[in-house]
Amino acid sequence: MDDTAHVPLIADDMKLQQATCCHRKVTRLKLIGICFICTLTILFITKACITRRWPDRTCKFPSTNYLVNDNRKRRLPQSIIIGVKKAGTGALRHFLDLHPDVITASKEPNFFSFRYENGFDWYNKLMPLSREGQITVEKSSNNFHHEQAPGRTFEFNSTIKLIVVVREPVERAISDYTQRVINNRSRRKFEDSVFNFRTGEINREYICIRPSLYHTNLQRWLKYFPMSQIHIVDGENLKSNPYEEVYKVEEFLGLSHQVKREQFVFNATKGFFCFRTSSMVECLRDNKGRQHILIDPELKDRLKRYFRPLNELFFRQIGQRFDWS
Ligand SMILES: Nc1ncnc2c1ncn2[C@@H]1O[C@H](COP(=O)(O)OS(=O)(=O)O)[C@@H](OP(=O)(O)O)[C@H]1O
Repeated sequence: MDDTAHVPLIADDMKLQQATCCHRKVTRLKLIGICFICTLTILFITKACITRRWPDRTCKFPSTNYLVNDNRKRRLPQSIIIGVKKAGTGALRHFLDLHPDVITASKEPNFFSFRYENGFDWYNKLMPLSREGQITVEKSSNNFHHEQAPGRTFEFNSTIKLIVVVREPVERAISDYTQRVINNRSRRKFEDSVFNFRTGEINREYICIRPSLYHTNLQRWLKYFPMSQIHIVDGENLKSNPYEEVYKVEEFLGLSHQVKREQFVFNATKGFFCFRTSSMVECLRDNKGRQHILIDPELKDRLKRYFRPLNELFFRQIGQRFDWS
């Protein structure tokens, strides 16, 4: 037999083997890739479930109702944290969520203030899925100082429970201003906006001042709602003793006391309390508790003097005092 006849055959064989080997390598790489993507997806879903941010906090631990179809539905709120912006409304919302009979909306609708035209269907879609008997709470911190919000809220539900978090009004205003500067929403300096340049008086309509006029703003709500339907939260105490303030809100909402003192964990690095869910300790994002922009101390003093009598009016109005000296 002629040996040379085998040469192309062997060469073909080797090519075939190389191709098969190459094909196997590609298949293996594809498999590794798919496994990698699957693992990442599983990790993402698990983390999202644990942090209860997706989907609609369907995985609320430790209750057994992590299945969507357990007769839960979106319900309009029975209680609203109506403000005050930058006084601790975000912290309170998260803390209330620790209660098994409370579920809070993760997005801030500001429906009765700025989004009323969107209609109730839109509003309802922002509400979380809740079990029967669970109280839906949403926070809309622009409602408090909005002209039409009280009347609209009353029309929606005249027995709704309203929660207002307050804090020393000048610090609140500076916190508001700091946030506006960081979000590029303030072109003018605080010092230039806080006074009416014609009269030299404090500019009560300045967006960073208006929410701090607690007495005037609350007066508008009191035209519709009795004080018994409005609960005032001490924002300073919420920072230093969150358990105490949450306890009072539980009472106001007619809930049993289920949030435990041990669920609040002080984080020395942040300088704030974080909170323990059944699976982990969560803290508020870094946009809370930022360093404030420095304001001229003389101007600050003048503002504090301006607010002193207004604070007194507010204390009389609510029948409660805070140490804002
Ligand atoms: N536990 C905890 N963690 C972080 N931050 C806390 C907490 N408790 C209260 N605060 C105070 O909340 C202030 C922000 O208020 P709001 O959540 O109402 O702000 S916002 O209107 O929703 O933007 C924020 O104000 P600034 O310190 O001025 O940023 C905080 O002081």
